[in-house]
Amino acid sequence: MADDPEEGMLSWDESVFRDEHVFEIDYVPETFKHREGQTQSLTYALRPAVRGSRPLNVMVRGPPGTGKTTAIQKLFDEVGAQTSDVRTIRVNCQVNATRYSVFSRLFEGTFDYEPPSSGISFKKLFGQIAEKLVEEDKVLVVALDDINYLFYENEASDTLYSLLRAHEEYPGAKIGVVVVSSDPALDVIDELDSRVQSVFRPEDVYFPVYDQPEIADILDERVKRGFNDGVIGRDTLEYVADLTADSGDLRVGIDLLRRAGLNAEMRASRTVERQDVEQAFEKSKYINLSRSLSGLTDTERTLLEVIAHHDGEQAGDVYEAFHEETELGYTRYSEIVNKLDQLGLIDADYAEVDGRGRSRSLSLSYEKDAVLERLE
Ligand SMILES: Nc1ncnc2c1ncn2[C@@H]1O[C@H](COP(=O)(O)OP(=O)(O)OP(=O)(O)O)[C@@H](O)[C@H]1O
Repeated sequence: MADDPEEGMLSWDESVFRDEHVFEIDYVPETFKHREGQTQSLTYALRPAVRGSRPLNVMVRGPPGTGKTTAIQKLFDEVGAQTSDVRTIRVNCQVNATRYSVFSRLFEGTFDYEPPSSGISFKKLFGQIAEKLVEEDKVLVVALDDINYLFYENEASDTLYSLLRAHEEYPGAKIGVVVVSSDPALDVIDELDSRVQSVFRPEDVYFPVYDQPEIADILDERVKRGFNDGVIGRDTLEYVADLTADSGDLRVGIDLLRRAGLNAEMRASRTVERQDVEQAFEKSKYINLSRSLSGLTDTERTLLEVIAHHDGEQAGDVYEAFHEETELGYTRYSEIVNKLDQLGLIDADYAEVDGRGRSRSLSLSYEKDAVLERLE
């Protein structure tokens, strides 16, 4: 069959993938390498909860895509397997960015149904969660994942304050908090009100970026589970790891593998080659941008679009264009500028302006077309 031109070609009902699901964002990996120290620290902090006492609070920090969420998911699964006396709830603060919304999520995690949509007061919401906890004599462990989003909305101190002082209002309520921040520029403790600082002394667990060999090792495992044998060679995998190591975000590597696989299939090839990876990288490198954009409100998206069309201009001039579209005032505008800056979507740098003193100029952190394309 050596001279069969069809040999090596993928037919329409074949796939390079053994299990495409392992490249999806909600996939929890079976093995979790290179995070032994962090996993141990987290386990140690939660151990008292398994014995029925209040656990140690923890602050988890590290750049995006370094395994923080996965570590917590795995830990919560393990706690769940050991005892039913601990209730673990992970709140995604990118989605639940206010105290009320965080507690709605806690209500849902407690009762298995959503709180009434007609709206009940925060006090009632909180009361029902805490009373149920005391009644069942359970320990509650709350993970506030991506807590940086609560800071951007100025809701972090109130939320933590309520959780940390719950036992004063509801004697017997045992709550531990794991806060997770993926914003390296945010000093969590420093940014909290002093009333919270005085009761929040968490254990610190840091997740550094993975280096190239670690990335290659972790991705190799995904490749084995996700692709059929021999689909991707070692050199190509090393290349994926090189590209991933530039940002250090493992999500880029996982997305690259999936897209490169799809590119290979598009060529009807049985193997993933360097060209498939190169082509995939044009999209995968923006995965963090897409994630940040998905959490923005309509108004925030509008401002980003306005900035894209006025890239590099002074804040005052950008405001005029923004105001024309939304009729919103300067205070709200400034708040959104700060949030976009904190999210790393724009750079808002102070610069001397002739005769006008210091003013901020606003510019996009990503290429204009990449941003506009994803805002559509
Ligand atoms: N050690 C590891 N082994 C296997 N997969 C991993 C490992 N670390 C991270 N991942 C994978 O990388 C992706 C990103 O991980 P995760 O969501 O845990 O990162 P994160 O630090 O919480 O990111 P962010 O701060 O952006 O929320 C996930 O798909 C996860 O399965």
